[in-house]
Amino acid sequence: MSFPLAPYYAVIPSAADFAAFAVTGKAVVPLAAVADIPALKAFLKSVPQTVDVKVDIFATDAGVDQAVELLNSGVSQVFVAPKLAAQLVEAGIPAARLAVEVASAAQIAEIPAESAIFVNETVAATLEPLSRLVYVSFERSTDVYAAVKLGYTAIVCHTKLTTNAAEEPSKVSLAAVLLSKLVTDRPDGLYTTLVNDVQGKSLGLVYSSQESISEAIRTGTGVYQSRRHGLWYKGATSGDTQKLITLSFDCDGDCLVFTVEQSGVGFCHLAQSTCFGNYSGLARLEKTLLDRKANALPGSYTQRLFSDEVLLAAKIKEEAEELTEAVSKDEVAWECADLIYFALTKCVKEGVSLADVERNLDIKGLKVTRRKGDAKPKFLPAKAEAMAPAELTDSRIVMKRLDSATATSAEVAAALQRPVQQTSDIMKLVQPIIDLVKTKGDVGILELTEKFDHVKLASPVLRAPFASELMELTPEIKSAIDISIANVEKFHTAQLTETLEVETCPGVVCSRFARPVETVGLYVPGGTAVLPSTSLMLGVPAKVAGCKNIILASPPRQDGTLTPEVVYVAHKIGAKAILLAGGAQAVAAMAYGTESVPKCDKIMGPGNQFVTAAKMHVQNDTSALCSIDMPAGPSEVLVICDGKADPDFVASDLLSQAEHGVDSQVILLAVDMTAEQLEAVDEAVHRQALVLPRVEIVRKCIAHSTTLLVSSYEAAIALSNQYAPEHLILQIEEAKSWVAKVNNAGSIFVGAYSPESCGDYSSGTNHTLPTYGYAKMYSGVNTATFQKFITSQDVSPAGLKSIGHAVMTLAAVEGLEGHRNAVKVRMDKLGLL
Ligand SMILES: NC(=O)c1ccc[n+]([C@@H]2O[C@H](COP(=O)([O-])OP(=O)(O)OC[C@H]3O[C@@H](n4cnc5c(N)ncnc54)[C@H](O)[C@@H]3O)[C@@H](O)[C@H]2O)c1
Ligand SMILES: N[C@H](CO)Cc1c[nH]c[nH+]1
Ligand SMILES: [Zn+2]
Repeated sequence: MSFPLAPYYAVIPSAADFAAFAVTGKAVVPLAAVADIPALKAFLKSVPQTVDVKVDIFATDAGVDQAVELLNSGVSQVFVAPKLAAQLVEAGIPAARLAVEVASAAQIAEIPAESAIFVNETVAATLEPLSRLVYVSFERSTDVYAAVKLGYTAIVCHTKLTTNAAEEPSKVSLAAVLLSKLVTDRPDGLYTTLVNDVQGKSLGLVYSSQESISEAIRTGTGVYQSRRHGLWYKGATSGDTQKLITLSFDCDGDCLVFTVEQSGVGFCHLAQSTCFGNYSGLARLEKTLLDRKANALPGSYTQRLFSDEVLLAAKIKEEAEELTEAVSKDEVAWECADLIYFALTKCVKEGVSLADVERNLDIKGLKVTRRKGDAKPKFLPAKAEAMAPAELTDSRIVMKRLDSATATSAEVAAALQRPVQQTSDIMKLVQPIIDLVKTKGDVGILELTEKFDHVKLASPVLRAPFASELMELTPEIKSAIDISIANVEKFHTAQLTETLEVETCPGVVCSRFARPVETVGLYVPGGTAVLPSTSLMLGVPAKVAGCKNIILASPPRQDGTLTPEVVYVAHKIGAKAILLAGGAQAVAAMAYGTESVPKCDKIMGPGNQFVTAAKMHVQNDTSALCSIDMPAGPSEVLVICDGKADPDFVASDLLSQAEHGVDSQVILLAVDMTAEQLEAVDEAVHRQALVLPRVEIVRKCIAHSTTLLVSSYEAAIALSNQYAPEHLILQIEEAKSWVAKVNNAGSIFVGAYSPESCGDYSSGTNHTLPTYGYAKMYSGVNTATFQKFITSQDVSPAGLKSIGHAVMTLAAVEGLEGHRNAVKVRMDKLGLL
């Protein structure tokens, strides 16, 4: 039960006055005491968060809007007249959030039972015992104690209250008010007292007397009654003092509750946080962080987080993203714990306590929603009705829209800007991972897999032949994979080139022929979704090219196994081994080799930013002697459609890439479309998105994606060439005729019946494609990705006669006599000089 008295602040008090009575945990402030609602909100910010503020708007002209605004600003209750109370209840505001001021006992019958009643002491004297909360304001009398004893909550002007009855005997004593509610059946007359911290965790059990309670209230600290040593000022000898926050008691008044802020080691004399053991969970984390903030060694990780804003911000974003992408119960719990660690580090850094956070949660929990259409019109001003469509739009999954005819070029460029990839920050995170794999090999990989994928493996590698039980599939899935492999194989086999032979001049024959890269490492992503299709998109061309050693890498599942589809594809393409690891550690293992992972000459495959950063790193490290296919990051699509396109088809293509990840981007270029046609696409996007299992990912991706209105097909193609999308979909009339104009794109999907999904799986083209605008200079994965080309020349005496003089002349120009001589000795012997 809370303190049975609330101070009434008819004028805004000094901070000291306010702090003195904050132990009641309550405050009533008349709106008239401040200029207006903004001023009141500013005052609320200055109030300790442990104080429950109620606002009296009875004598003002505030109406429904103002009352709702107050209730949504952290105010727990508003004191109102019966008429406004009825309007508020009609508008859907919970009656329990109202204290209704009545002038006579007769009026009470009309007030909802959940609402509190607010009366003056004269009316209170006429009341029957009531089974509801009654506030009694005492203006004249000081007979507060008797009223409190009857079960009323006293509202007393703060100037009439005291925390020190000995010095101010004419005022109402907080200690006496509290004592009037307490009972004890102990022979020594002491009150059993529970000491809690602000999170409600029990620190210990002690005893109080009238004297110790008065002292605690007077000093604002933890003061108790020791049965052996008399008054006990907690911390007087140990230094572990307590700040008294609030006083309350249990349901029948025989247990007093002190809520305190404990400093130092803790409450217990055994040097632990509480008499029931040390803190755990969030409270323990907060204590550790506070300790680190005060004492951590320079250079320690937590200290770095406190001092490096960029690192802390990056970690919070990273963990938040990982939490959004977590799927299993274990993953969600793990990722949420990570996020809370970094979030609380931020709080501690800024001096925000867990209690502050909890108070804010409570404030949010106090938010009310007023009823919309079904409230009586007289209670619903126009402004409230206007809220409805806005709320609807907020929850709608809709792309931003921009008209290129009216937008500035900067606005168009901003719309086409991909979500920023913070490469330098990521590089900083990836470097230690690479170093660990280089120095600790297999052990390093296992450690990192445990850390990032939360799986403890005995060995990081599966070797061929792979056990059949690891690739058990339904006939339907097997057949789907077989069809896809066959088509991808057909298209990539067709890309094999014959040896090229050209006689450039008489007797000089030049040729060029392909040879496979001997050992290739194929990265198959497995973070937010396992993508077995990527294993075939990489594995089949590697097999077609004739690579001798094919190594696949993919993060293991929670049970330590790999998805059977990936193992099946590995088996079909003749992979030598599968590395059960993901992220930068998998790339490092394949680039440098470990005891069980063969060193690869080239690493292919898409992945998240850690994978991409690691690929960029190893290709620049000459000691790795390892190349990569291309930077392939978050998937993206650009769709060009016109008024004839089917809105459902257009929406489905946008969503199929939006579901890949929150960092994916989808762009729609709408050629000369009407507002109705655009709305049909928006409606289809929203409708289709809502039923997708990955709707939350889609929602975030669509939030940074745009529909751009353009006036012509030429303009659309020009913008697309500038954007250089990974996937370009043409849902326009005569789609085929526009392909010739496309200069930059990873892969093109022509016409209404070529959804991007076909290229992702089964048509035969490769789905590992350049993203982020790299389609301007890179090709997608193809057979040549797994080959290098060797040239040769065969020069006969006749050929030497043809080009010998030219070679000698150019060698002389470069001052390279040795070069000139290699031709001269031969021409001499042939008698050609
Ligand atoms: N461009 C293409 O052709 C193409 C094709 C398929 C997929 N993709 C893209 O590939 C990406 C796949 O990403 P993903 O995350 O799902 O899988 P992923 O396999 O690329 O990454 C998962 C791995 O990242 C590592 N990791 C996770 N958090 C980490 C951290 N905090 N620090 C260090 N390492 C960490 C873990 O080891 C984990 O195994 C998506 O963005 C998708 O759009 C692109
Ligand atoms: N669209 C992705 C690459 O751009 C590939 C993929 C795999 N599975 C589904 N889609
Ligand atoms: Zn896809």
